[in-house]
Amino acid sequence: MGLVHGLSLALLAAALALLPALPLNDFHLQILFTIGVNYLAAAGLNVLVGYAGQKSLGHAGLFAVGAYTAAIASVEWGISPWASLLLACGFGAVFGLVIALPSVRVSGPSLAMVTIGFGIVVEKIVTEWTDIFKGQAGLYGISAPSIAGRSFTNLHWVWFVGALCIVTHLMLRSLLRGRYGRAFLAVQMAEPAAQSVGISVSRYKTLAFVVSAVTCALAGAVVAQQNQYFNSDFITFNLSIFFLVVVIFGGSGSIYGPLLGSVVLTLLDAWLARWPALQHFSYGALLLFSLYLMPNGLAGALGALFRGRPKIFDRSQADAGVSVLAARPSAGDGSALLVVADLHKAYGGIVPVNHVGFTIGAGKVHALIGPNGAGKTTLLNLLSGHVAPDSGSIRFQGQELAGQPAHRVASLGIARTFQNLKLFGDLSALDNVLLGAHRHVEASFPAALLGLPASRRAEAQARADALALLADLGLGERAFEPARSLPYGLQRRLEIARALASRPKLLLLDEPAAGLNPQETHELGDVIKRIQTAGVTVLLIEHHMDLVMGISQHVLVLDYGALIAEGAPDAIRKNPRVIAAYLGADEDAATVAESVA
Ligand SMILES: Nc1ncnc2c1ncn2[C@@H]1O[C@H](COP(=O)(O)OP(=O)(O)OP(=O)(O)O)[C@@H](O)[C@H]1O
Repeated sequence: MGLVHGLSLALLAAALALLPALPLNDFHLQILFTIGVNYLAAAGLNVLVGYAGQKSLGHAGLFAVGAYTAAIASVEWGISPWASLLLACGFGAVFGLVIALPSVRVSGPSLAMVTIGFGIVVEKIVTEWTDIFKGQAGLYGISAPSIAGRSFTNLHWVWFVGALCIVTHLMLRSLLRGRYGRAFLAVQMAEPAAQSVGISVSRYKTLAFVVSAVTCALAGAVVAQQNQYFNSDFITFNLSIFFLVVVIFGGSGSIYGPLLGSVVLTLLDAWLARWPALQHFSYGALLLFSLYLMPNGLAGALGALFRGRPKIFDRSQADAGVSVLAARPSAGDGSALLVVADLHKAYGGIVPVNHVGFTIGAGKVHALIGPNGAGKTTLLNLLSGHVAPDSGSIRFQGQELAGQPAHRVASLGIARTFQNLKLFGDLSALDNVLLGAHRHVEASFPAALLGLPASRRAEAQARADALALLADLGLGERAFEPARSLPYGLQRRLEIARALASRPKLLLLDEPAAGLNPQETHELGDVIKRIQTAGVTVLLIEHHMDLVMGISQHVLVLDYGALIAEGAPDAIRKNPRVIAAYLGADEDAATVAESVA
C-alpha cells in the first residue's frame, strides 16, 4: 500500500508537471483549480464527518471565514497574501472551536440544527454587515500570492492548489493512520467505550471540528485570492450541502473519498451549470442515493473491487513487543487501592446504590455479586465515571473520583469491560487493543500530523505490544479481523485485552462470563488469575458462583442497592443474609439460616 500510494502521488505530480503540454484552455484550468479547492474543503470535513461521525451542514460558514479573512487582511490591513493565508487558517481554527463548543454537546438532528444555524448566521452577517463585509457588492482588489514578483497565471494556480492538496493529503493521512484517526473512529462507534480507554469524546470532536475548519478556511482563502474578489453570494446553504455531498458521495471515512468526490462532483457541477435548478436537485438526490445505497461512497465501492490480500499474523511481529500480561511487578500488598464511602445513586424511586461503602485492596481479585437488579452495574458505572453519583466519595490512590468524567478516571488507571459488549466492531482486533493503549502511544498532534519519526516509532512500538498481548491471550491469529466477526467468546476476551492494554491498576469486569460456555468460562478464570499475577487488581461482577468462588479473595454482596455482606468467599457462601437475598427469602428465613450456620 505504501508503494501504491507513493506511485500514485508521483503520477499526480507528473500529471501536474505535464499540464503545459496539454491543450487546456482557461476553463479547463479553472475546473482543475476548483477540484483542488473542493478537495481541500472536503478533506478536512471528512475528518469530522467520516472519522469523528459529526455531520455538519454549516461548513460554508467556515469557507467564508477563510475567504473574508484573506480578503480583509489584504484589502483593509495590507497584510501580504502569504501571511493572509496563514491568518485565514488561524481564524478558521478559532471559528472551528467556536462552532465545536455547542456542537459537541449535541448529536443527530440537534447537531444538524447547530451547524445549519452557524452557516446561516455567517451568511447573514456577511450579507447584512456591509460596513465590513461589503455584502453583495463585495471586496475588490484582494492580492494574490506571487513568486519572485511574478503573479500567478491560471496554470500556476492549479499547481499551487495541487501542492496544497498534496501536503494536506499527506498530513491528514499521517494523522488518521495513527492514534488520532483511531480515536476519532472510536468516538464515532462507541462513546462509552472510547471514554473507558481514556479518550475525551468532547476533546476529539472539537479537534475534528478544528481540523475541518482549517482546511475549509484555507479553501475559502485560496478562492478569494485567485478571484481577487469575494462577495456574500458565494456563501449559501447550498455550498454547505455541496461540501457534505462531496464527502459522503466520495466516501466518508476513506482517505481517498474526498478526492473522488471532488473530482466527480466538480465535473458534474460544471456540466450542470447550464441548468441551475437541476444542480440543487442533483445534490439532494446524490446525498440520498449515497446515504441509502452507497453508504461507503465511491471509495467504498471501488475499494471492494480492489481489495488487497488480508493481512496475516506473523509471530515475529508479536515478538518485537511486550505483552502487558508479561509484567511481573511486586505483588499487591492488599493496601487500600480504592476506598468507597457513603456512595449513593437514585433514579427517582429506584435506588440502585444506597449509601454503599467498601475498600478494594491492591493485588486481589474482588467479586461483586447480588441478585438481578441489585445495582451491581450501576455501582461499576459509578466507579468508572460513566455515571455520576448523587453523593458519596470514591478515592482511588488518594484521589477523589466522584464526579470525574469517565475518560479522566480511565487515565488514572481504572479500566473496564461492559456487560453488553462495546467493542469497536468495524475495527480490527488489533485496532481495538491499540485503542486500549491510546494514552500510552506517545505521539503529539504536530508530530502525528507531520509524520515525524518519533510518532512513527511510538506507533510501531504500540503495535508490536498490542500484537504481543493479543498473542498472549490466544487472539494473535485473529488480530487483523474486524472485531465484530470474531466468535462471541473471543469478543469477550478481546474486550478484556483492550482494557488491559490501557495498563490499568484496577480492572473492572462486568459479567465477563456472560454467554460463555463452560470451557470458555474455565479459560476466563485462568485469564483473570494471570491478570492478577501481572499485578492488576480486579473487581468483577459475576453470576457464575463457581468462577467467583474459585478465583476471588474478597466478595461484596449487593442487594436492593445496599451492601449486605462482604468477606472471604467461604464466609459469604455461608452468610444467611446472602442466602436469603439469593433465595428471595424473608427476614425469618434469614434468621433461620443464621441459626443453622
Ligand atoms: N439509567 C437508569 N435509569 C433508571 N433506572 C435505572 C438506570 N440504570 C439502572 N436502573 C435501575 O437500577 C436497578 C439496578 O440496575 P443494575 O443494572 O445496576 O443492576 P444489576 O445488579 O447490574 O443487575 P443485573 O445482574 O441484572 O445486570 C434496576 O432496577 C434498573 O432498572
